[in-house]
Parts: sequence; structure tokens; C-alpha cells
Amino acid sequence: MRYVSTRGQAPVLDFRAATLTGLAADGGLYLPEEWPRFSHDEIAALAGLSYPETAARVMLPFVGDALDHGELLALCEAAYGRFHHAAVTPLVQLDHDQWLLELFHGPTLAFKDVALQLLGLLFERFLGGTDKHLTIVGATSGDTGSAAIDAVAWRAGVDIFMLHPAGRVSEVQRRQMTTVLAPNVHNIAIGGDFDQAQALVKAMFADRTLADRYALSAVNSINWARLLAQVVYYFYAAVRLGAPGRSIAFSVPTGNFGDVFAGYVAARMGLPVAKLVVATNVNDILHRALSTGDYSRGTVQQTATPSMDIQVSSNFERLLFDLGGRDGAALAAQMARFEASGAMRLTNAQSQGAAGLLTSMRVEPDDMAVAMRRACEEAGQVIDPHTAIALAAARRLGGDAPVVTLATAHPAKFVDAVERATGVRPALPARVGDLFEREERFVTLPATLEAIGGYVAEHATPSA
Ligand SMILES: Cc1ncc(COP(=O)(O)O)c(C=O)c1O
Ligand SMILES: N[C@@H](CCOP(=O)(O)O)C(=O)O
Repeated sequence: MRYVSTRGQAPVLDFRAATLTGLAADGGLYLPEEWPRFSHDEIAALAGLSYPETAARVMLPFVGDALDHGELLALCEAAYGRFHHAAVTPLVQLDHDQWLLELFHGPTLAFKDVALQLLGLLFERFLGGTDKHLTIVGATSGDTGSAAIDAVAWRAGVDIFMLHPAGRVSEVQRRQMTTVLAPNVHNIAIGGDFDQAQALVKAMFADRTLADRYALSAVNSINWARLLAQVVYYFYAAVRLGAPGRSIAFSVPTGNFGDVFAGYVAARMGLPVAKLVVATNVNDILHRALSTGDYSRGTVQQTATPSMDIQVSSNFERLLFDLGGRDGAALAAQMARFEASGAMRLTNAQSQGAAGLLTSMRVEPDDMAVAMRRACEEAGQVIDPHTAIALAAARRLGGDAPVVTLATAHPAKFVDAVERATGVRPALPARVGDLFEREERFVTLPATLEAIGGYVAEHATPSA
């Protein structure tokens, strides 16, 4: 399988190189040259497989000769062996046609673990036997950071520099990152919002001297391997609910558009997906783009769903590329317009293509709180605020097919918002129970390339 950049100018790579590279050298994002298709029978054959077995089957067509089936399966077994539920991502029924897919049973209690536990192992595997040193630079609005740190802390040959917006992540989220005191972990709080952190990460990749000298790599969903691992749970859930014999809808709390794009990939591979509901909070750029064609940045507002406080959604670029005829030059021009002015319009092909599968909704804070309360009172489920955004949208836009809402985080990560809405104060699982006693370590830096790039250059190890 070969990987091409959405902006058409970067070298075409294989799976191993795309995984280690992260962002493409032309500023674009890597995508497979074509979508592998699963037949009806191949999807049916996933029934009854364990999560790691499903993962290996679904991902194998994408890895080319980087790994054979046995090697990929062994990595999946190791990654998902760290989850605290036998099903890895269990389904919970709320009522006759509404389901939750619990994605938060990994080490850091959010869906990011599903991809990052595997990505950590892929990095190790692909670097094994070389003296290459990798420098991961990442941005987080709360959950990617801790999951990535957990996945690579203490590993030889890798340093991680993780930027988070100071004061804009929950206390649990911050402590999950800053209490990991491994020497290869560097937490940086920036004065700014997530969009600024993400822009700084992309600017570091654009500085080719820095990127090449330190072999920069990504753990955000700009890295294709992140998304690939997230495709798996769409298959896993849909097959459990009757696919390929019936279509399943998914509702996804959306910020950087990675999770929902993974659902789009599953549909392109042949999974019968009735629809994908893109649920946003008041930072609604994606809802506006999908409902009116206007992709224009607003100011990031702080909400009770901090992980979705994002106005520039990296992976939307992948969707626009795929729906717009995979024309790298045209997409590069469209993105340049957006980067220069903060606004651009979707083409007819992009809008109409999206409308065939995606529908969207902006969920207001009160409706989010109602969704939390209702899940608690009617189904005995305490859900986190991000999940509640998607559940509120699922109830409004679901339609006839069964709807699976992705439950992206454990409610104890956002304990104050959950308590306000439900009166219940969920406890952290015992495995992270001493989080508030642990020592924290991070630096605070201005949100400038000079400050952040300088810090990375000072503390990173040059690649061999
Ligand atoms: C708990 C939670 N829900 C939803 C999202 C949004 O997911 P995505 O950025 O893939 O759209 C995030 C952040 O990624 C998150 O941490
Ligand atoms: N919500 C995310 C933001 C980064 O998204 P990613 O999927 O691109 O890593 C977070 O929790 O950090």
C-alpha cells in the first residue's frame, strides 16, 4: 500500500515511512492511494473474532509488507492486552435503538488509547535495529497528550514534546500528562488555545531543518496510523449489531475530525454505515461547514468539553481531498486560502459527497447536560460531557438504523461537569487513583515557534 499527501507534492511513502513521518513534507496529510474494499463475506467473517483479531484483519490491507498478519496480530494483542475490559471496546445498550461504544477502558481513560497503544508499539517495531532517534511533537486539548505519553514514556530512541493550552484542559487530563516523570517526556503548557498548539506543531514540521535534524514524528491524528487503528472499532461494533446484514449509524463527538474520519474510512471500505453524525459543541466550524459549505474559523470558546474546543480540524483536509477528486494541487490552493484568510468554501463535489454520509449538529451546553442526566436517570449510565454531545445529536438525528454513540472518555476525567449535570461524582478507577498525590513536571512557554522550536532543539536528540 502506498501513501500520498493531500497536497500532492510530498514523496509517496509506504506504511512504515508514513507512520514514522507523521505530517507530509508539503504540509499535507498522508492517505492510502486507494481504499481497500471488504466484501460482504469478509465482513461477515469478522463475527465472533476478538478485538485484536478484528484489528489485525481490518488493518492488514493497509500495512503492505511492513508487517505480516502474525506480526500485526501480536502487536494488537500486546496493545489491547492493556485494556481493562475483556471486550476492549464494549457496547452498552441504552434503549431499543441507542447504543454506547465505550472506548475508554485503556490506560488513560479515553478513546485515544485505542490508537496510541498500538502506535507506540509500531514506533518501537519500525525503529528496532536502527540507531535512528525519533522526536515526537504533539498538541493536545487534553486526551491525546496523556495517551501518547503513556504509550512512549520510558521507551528508548524516542522523545516526546507535548503542547497543551495552559488552563484549558481538565485537572485530571493535565495531571495524567504532567505526572509522568520519564526523562523522554517533555510537557509544555502554552499561553494560547489548542488551535495555536496544533499550528505550532505544524510549523515545526514545516521547518525542514528542524524536522530532518530531529526526525520529527506525530502522534496526533495527522499521523495516518492513528486513524487506521480507530477504523477498527467501527467494524467491531457494527458486526456485533448485525453488519453486514444491516446498516448501523454512528454519532461521534467531534473536534479534530479524526474519529469521524475513521468512520468514513470504514464506510469507504464497504462497512454498511447508515450515517455518521458529526456532533460539535459551540466550537461549531464543522457543523457550519457541513451544513452551509462555509469553512470559516471562529474564536475558540472554552467549554465543559475541552477536548473539542477546536476550530481548525486537521482531518477535514483528508475528507475534502477524498471527496474533491483527490486533486492535490486544488486542495493545496483551497487550504492556502483558508490558512491566509481563515475562511474558504467547500466545492459542490465536496458538499454533496459529504451529504451522502455525514450529517451534523451543534449541541448547546444545556442539551449536553440534559443528555447526561437522561442517560443517568433512564439507563443508569454516567457519561462524560463529550459523549453527551454526541448522544444528544444521536437522539435528534439518528433515523431508523441502530445508532452507536462513541463514548470517548471516562466520566471521571470531567468530574465537575458530570456532577453539575447529574449530581453524581464519578470516581477515578483505582489504577489512576493516586493521580492527585503525584508530583507534576512541565514548563510554561509562550506560544511562538521561536520559543517552542528552541526548546525542542535544546532538549531533543538529533536523529542518527
Ligand atoms: C473525549 C474526546 N471526545 C471527542 C474528541 C474529538 O475527537 P476528534 O478530535 O477525533 O474529532 C476528543 C479529542 O480528540 C476527545 O478527547
Ligand atoms: N481532542 C484532542 C485534540 C487532538 O486531536 P488528535 O486526534 O489529532 O490527536 C486531544 O484530546 O488532544
